[in-house]
Amino acid sequence: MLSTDNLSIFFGGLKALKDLTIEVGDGEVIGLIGPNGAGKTTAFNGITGVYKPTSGKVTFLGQDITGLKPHEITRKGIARTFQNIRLFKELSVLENVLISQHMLVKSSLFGQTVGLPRYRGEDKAQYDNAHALLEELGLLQFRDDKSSSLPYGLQRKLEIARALATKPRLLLLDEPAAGMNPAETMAFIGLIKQLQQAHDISVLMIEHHMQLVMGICDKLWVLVYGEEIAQGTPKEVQNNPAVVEAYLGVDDDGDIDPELARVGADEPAVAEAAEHLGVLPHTDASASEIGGDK
Ligand SMILES: Nc1ncnc2c1ncn2[C@@H]1O[C@H](COP(=O)(O)OP(=O)(O)OP(=O)(O)O)[C@@H](O)[C@H]1O
Repeated sequence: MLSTDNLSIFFGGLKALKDLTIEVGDGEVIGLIGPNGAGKTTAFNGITGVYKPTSGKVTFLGQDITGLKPHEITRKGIARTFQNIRLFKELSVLENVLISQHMLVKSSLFGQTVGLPRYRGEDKAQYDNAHALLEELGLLQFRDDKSSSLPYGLQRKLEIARALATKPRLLLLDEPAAGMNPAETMAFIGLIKQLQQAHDISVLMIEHHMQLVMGICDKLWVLVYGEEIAQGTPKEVQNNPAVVEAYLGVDDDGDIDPELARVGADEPAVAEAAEHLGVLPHTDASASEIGGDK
């Protein structure tokens, strides 16, 4: 469905993303992981047209979409959420979803202005669809509330509802579970799986919650300093020494703690990195015990 071919994005001398080659298949949930500053959001920005790639190619449903503008890419069927929630804060929950859908309306401006039957029909369909999405995400009871009044976790769900409102084939989620506790994270895994099946979409997600990516992703790509260091199933990645090494000194939010990073590959640090990945290093039994199985 989506592939990037040696996608690179440089900011002056900073090589934020180097030769990223990934693939997202039909119906797959793929994770992009790595410490902060690894280039994950830059990859999303390259795929969705926010940044023009320095080199490389992005192909979606067989079409070269490299360098297209963000709204053109949305129309092709790629929707995304942002790390820093971007809702219309002053508008209601329902209005936020309606605005996203609006770009799909095919009526002319003239038709909308004078209320021709075709537009009125689309209007009703949009309203019904927005309702259905809010219901699916457990937000219907908040439909008339100002979006900024929702708790953080619900604002994240509203962002997903907005993305789904554009009827995507591929959904890009940038740290969707940020700030969630383990119980919320588990519930969120169920929600993503449900949405993936109900909407027949593929998902590419950036996430620091290892419990989440290990529990839901078919495949992971691991980036460090803009470069891929590993790829494979969650189990393969968990047991990859280069990945465990890369996670030395990385805390639960993906930040590098210089104190931890400084100690290098001694035993406590390896254990800590392994715990972060949800696995005890180099013991085959541990991966499945601690959530390595999907
Ligand atoms: N617009 C920009 N201009 C200059 N440098 C940038 C820009 N956007 C990102 N960078 C730099 O590119 C590198 C990769 O950043 P990016 O945000 O993609 O990392 P990330 O893996 O998404 O990290 P995080 O988990 O913190 O979001 C960082 O060094 C960042 O400072």
